[in-house]
Amino acid sequence: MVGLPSCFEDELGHRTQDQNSQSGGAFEEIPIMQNATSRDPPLRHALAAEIRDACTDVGFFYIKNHGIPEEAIDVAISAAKQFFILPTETKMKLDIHATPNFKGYTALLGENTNPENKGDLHEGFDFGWEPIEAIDGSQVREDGSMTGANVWPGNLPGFREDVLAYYHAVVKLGQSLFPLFALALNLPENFFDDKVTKPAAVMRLLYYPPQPSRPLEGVQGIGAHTDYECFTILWQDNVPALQVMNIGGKWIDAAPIPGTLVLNLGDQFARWTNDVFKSTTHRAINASGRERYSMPLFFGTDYDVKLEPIPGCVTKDNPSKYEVVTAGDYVKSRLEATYAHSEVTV
Ligand SMILES: O=C(O)CCC(=O)C(=O)O
Ligand SMILES: [Fe+2]
Repeated sequence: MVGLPSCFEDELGHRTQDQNSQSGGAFEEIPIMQNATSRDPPLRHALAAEIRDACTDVGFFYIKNHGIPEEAIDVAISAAKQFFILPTETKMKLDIHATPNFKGYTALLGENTNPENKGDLHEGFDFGWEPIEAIDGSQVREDGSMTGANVWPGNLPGFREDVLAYYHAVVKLGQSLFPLFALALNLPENFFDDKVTKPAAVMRLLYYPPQPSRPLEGVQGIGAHTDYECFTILWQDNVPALQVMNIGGKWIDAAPIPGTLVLNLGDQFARWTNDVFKSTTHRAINASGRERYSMPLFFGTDYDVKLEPIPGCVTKDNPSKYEVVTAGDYVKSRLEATYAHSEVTV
């Protein structure tokens, strides 16, 4: 598995130290941008092979040299901090339960990603694709069952532009990865081109307060779950909390590594590939005593695209596992379940 510390790989039990030794250092991370944009076929195939290993092993890896300017990250995260310190009643005017298709603010315990839990100990702010210049909200995109405009706080000048600048930079990075995922699956590079014509990309700002020293039962920063889309690109600050479940059912820390982003696969890719690509269970528990911030961006195919298994991924030994549904219906049903436990409050 590529991009995780070799000790992480050992614990995950998929590859030996020897197999990994060509990386030379304690950490192996995938230098995405320089190779993702390279037209040099050997370089792209080498990168796709690394991605394939990571995706078929644990479905998690770190991205380095990702090309997102540090400044864009700093600006977005300081906007997030300004938002989360607003009074609760101000934030609740943007309650995610009251908007079409899950845009806006999630209060503490307002979502529950693991149905066995009682609620997640984080606050969130969710938004989807929107051009920076469309300031009057007139360009609500037709996304079938997932259509729904973003909502923005009225009293934070620059917030929308600051978080959208980061969003668009990461969307560009995400779009450059689809051809590499196709190559990693031995498909033509353009396989996903007609399936990702309008980015079905939702981003979240997340704030995790320190969990109490005696945590409430069934309450974690974010409960054990898999993501719903093809893949997620996550920025996390330097507060450790994210954990990934290995094949033995053991939780392994995905420690913050400065300058990197974490990429994990989600259920849409598991469905496309009939589980050849792994959508791995993960969670976050902030036991650090400090506040934590993270920013995941979830990339799916266009919402009207059917999640049909790629033919080469269905074999006699690996028969088709999933019912075919559209990406939009799948994501919507998962979001409905996640937010169903809490009441509509406005
Ligand atoms: O904050 C994190 O590290 C993980 C967030 C996450 O898993 C999610 O929002 O799906
Ligand atoms: Fe997640």
